[in-house]
Amino acid sequence: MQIVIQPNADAVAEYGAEQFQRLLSKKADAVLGLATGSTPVALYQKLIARHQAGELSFARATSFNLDEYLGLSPEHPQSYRYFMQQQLFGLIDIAPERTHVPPGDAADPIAACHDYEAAIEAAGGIDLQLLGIGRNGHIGFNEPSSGLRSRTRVKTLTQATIDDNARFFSEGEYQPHLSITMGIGTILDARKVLLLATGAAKADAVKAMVEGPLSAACPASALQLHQHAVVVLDEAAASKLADLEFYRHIERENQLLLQRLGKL
Ligand SMILES: N[C@@H]1[C@@H](O)[C@H](O)[C@@H](COP(=O)(O)O)O[C@@H]1O
Repeated sequence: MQIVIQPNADAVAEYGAEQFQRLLSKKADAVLGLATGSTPVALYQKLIARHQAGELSFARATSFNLDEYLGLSPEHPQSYRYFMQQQLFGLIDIAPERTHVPPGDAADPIAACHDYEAAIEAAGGIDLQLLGIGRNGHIGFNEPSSGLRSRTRVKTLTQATIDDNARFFSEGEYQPHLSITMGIGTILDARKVLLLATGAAKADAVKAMVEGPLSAACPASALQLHQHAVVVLDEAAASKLADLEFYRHIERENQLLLQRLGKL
């Protein structure tokens, strides 16, 4: 796990945007794994700005989103498909038919999960998977107790996640308790994983992910098994890490090595 600590949330987004730009400049037809929630919004804004400045094109890229609420149609304003449309897809040059979000309105959600896995495989697998983290350590909608090798499936949301996400729904509005989410095994299959966390509310989850045991109690701890997992934190999200200075030291050494090899 590579731990990158940035001074603030804007620098976290900038670091993340740079990872996407580097990938797309090397591989224009890359397969991007995308995420929702409030954390990736700043990164998406930076990608949109780079696209508008003519520096970045998604014309040949394909995308797969992590998850979707079960029971919401793609047009529903609280659906993750709608969110992606508003926050990114509608503002860049990605081909709509190559953007994938699990279908929240599938007549047969179980079959839809199998189809989603098959579509990822048919696209050649995910090159770079973006992740946020829930306060209870969830990634996608893989709540605590999720199987560490799980695949895309229907998951029941915990009350904590429902409460955390209630801010996006208006009072009295139907809020789904079920989701379709890529599994932890699906996420671990991505060639590179980029998890962003900002703010003090994420500090406990970040500590459990980085320094806690590998455990289904903290689904994000599964990233300890990944060969190319990069965790980008602002100071607040990193504040409870015991070995903070060691992670900073490693990152400085990494930068020096890359500089020496001319790879920066
Ligand atoms: N399914 C999403 C996750 O993918 C996201 O990481 C999490 C944290 O969201 P936020 O970035 O808003 O804190 O919320 C939701 O539950």
